[in-house]
Amino acid sequence: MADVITADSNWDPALSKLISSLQDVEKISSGGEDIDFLKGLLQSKELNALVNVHSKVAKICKDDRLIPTLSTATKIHYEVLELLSQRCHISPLCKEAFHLLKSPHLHSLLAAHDAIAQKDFQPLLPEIPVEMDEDEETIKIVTLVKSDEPLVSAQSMEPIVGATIKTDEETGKIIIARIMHGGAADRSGLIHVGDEVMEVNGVDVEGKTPTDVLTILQNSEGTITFKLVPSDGKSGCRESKVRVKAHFDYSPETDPYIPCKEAGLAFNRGDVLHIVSQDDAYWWQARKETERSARAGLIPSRALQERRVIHERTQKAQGNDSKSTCTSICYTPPASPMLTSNNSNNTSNTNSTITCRGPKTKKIMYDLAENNDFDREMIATYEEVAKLYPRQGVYRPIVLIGAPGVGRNELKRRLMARDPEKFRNPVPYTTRPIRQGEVAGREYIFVTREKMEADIAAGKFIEHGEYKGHLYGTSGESVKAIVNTGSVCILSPHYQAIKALRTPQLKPYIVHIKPPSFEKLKESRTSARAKSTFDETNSRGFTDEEFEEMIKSAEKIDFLYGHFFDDEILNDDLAHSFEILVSCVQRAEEEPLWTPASWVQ
Ligand SMILES: Nc1ncnc2c1ncn2[C@@H]1O[C@H](COP(=O)(O)OP(=O)(O)OP(=O)(O)O)[C@@H](O)[C@H]1O
Repeated sequence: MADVITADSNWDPALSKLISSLQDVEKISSGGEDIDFLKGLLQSKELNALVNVHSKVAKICKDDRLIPTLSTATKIHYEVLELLSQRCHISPLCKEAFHLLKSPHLHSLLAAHDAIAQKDFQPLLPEIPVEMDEDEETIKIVTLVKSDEPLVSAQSMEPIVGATIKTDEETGKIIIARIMHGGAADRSGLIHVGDEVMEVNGVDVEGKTPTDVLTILQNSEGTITFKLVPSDGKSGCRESKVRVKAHFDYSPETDPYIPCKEAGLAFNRGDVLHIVSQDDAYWWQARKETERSARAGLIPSRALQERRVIHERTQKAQGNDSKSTCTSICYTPPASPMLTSNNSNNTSNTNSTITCRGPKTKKIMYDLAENNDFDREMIATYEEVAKLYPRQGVYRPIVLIGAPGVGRNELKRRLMARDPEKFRNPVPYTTRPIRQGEVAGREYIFVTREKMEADIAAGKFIEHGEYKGHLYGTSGESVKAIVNTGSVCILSPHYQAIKALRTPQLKPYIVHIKPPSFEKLKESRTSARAKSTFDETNSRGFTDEEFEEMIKSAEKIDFLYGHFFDDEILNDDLAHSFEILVSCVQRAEEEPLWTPASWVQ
């Protein structure tokens, strides 16, 4: 048989050699079951095919030409695009190169290149079926290299091998409780949740506690060998592709509930997290999107975070203001919607009338009902996100949100003045009669009260209000109409309009215009002789109380809606704020950005 094999040029030479040696062994020993088994295995076509594949891969890997020179092609792509965008008007070649490089196909190709270069792939191979004697207990011997990460506390072996252990309540045995994605245990692929630990570095752990095991681990050097009994239903835990945007700050250091602080992942509101495992109902495993090669850490699941916030609010409502553990909420909403949500007659929040003062176009009293859906959103946890790629000629509406008087309309006016063809404001609707000199569809779209009321009831308006007996409002259709003509729709609605605007149809890019400190606010507005929008006649400057009100409003907006903002601009120096706004608009036009997953088809 060996001769037949070696004559076959496809047969791996190393395998042929092994078979020959086996035949030599057979000559001097009496053979037996083991030798027959080995012979069968080494002569199987499947093993030969596998060894061939391995040799080819190993050979290719040695080829220097195939090693990626960089793994950040997408970043460089953006930098080149940015450089080219500033030169498009100078050279037609630059313009052509810019449009070629802007193609989403090229971007996807480079993103795929980077993923491969960063080895961001985990092939999921099906379990190899193993025929096993049911009565026979299989034991795994797994050797891991001990990590050099310093131990922060003596509570867990997680930093040493990337896994946590616990005592099984029923059997009293030490079992693997959790495997951290990207840690040594995970990378080995040989240790699974539920595996029973029999020995660590040759020491029998029966009857020992997790702390005893930890001591053994701490005292060992170099490598650590586990003797394990595999769990029955090995968790073939698949890495999920889910990305979420965190809507709150989290620090495992200050979280008393986390099972292992060292295994936790700290993050800030707005961070995009890759959820790699949701196997545990309370503790998910995640990695920051910006730190793709780091090991995963524990974060509270959505359910756990919601419970925690409800618990904290209940404590507060009962006057037992326990120290906040991990959220950094500084603004206290008037009432907890979660605690009052069963009370459907609770009208205290509804029909709040926001009076807008100032010049003609602003004389609208928005009569927005605080939406129940938003009440649910008040417990801000995670929002599933996906990257939205820019489409040539289809621009996302730019929405400027901010405290009354902060400067949203001023920035909007400047943008429209800079390129009136490109930036357009939707024409509002009204039920008031048309005046002399006005053209229907230019100043306003004039409709009957019945029609407008029906459309408001049907949710067609982003915002609406009543002033001197007439209805005014902006419809979602008008925004879409501008987007469809290839212009950039620019809006500066009341902040409560965010809910109506943030839809998969409109896909707005929301910028929070924030006031600077009181001193800077007063100084900049006074030196520019800014006119107060709190004054009906718009004929005086802002008062100190109005500046204070502006700052308070901004804090409230940030607390309620901060997680929905794509950008924020501190409106101190007007010229500088305008420059930042222009770069925000450019970003929304050109970069793939994280948006709610439902916006990406
Ligand atoms: N950074 C700034 N420095 C100086 N003055 C400013 C600045 N930003 C805005 N202003 C001035 O402040 C006044 C109010 O601005 P604007 O009308 O844009 O406010 P607004 O946010 O639209 O307010 P409202 O929502 O009440 O209509 C205007 O006179 C504007 O020119």
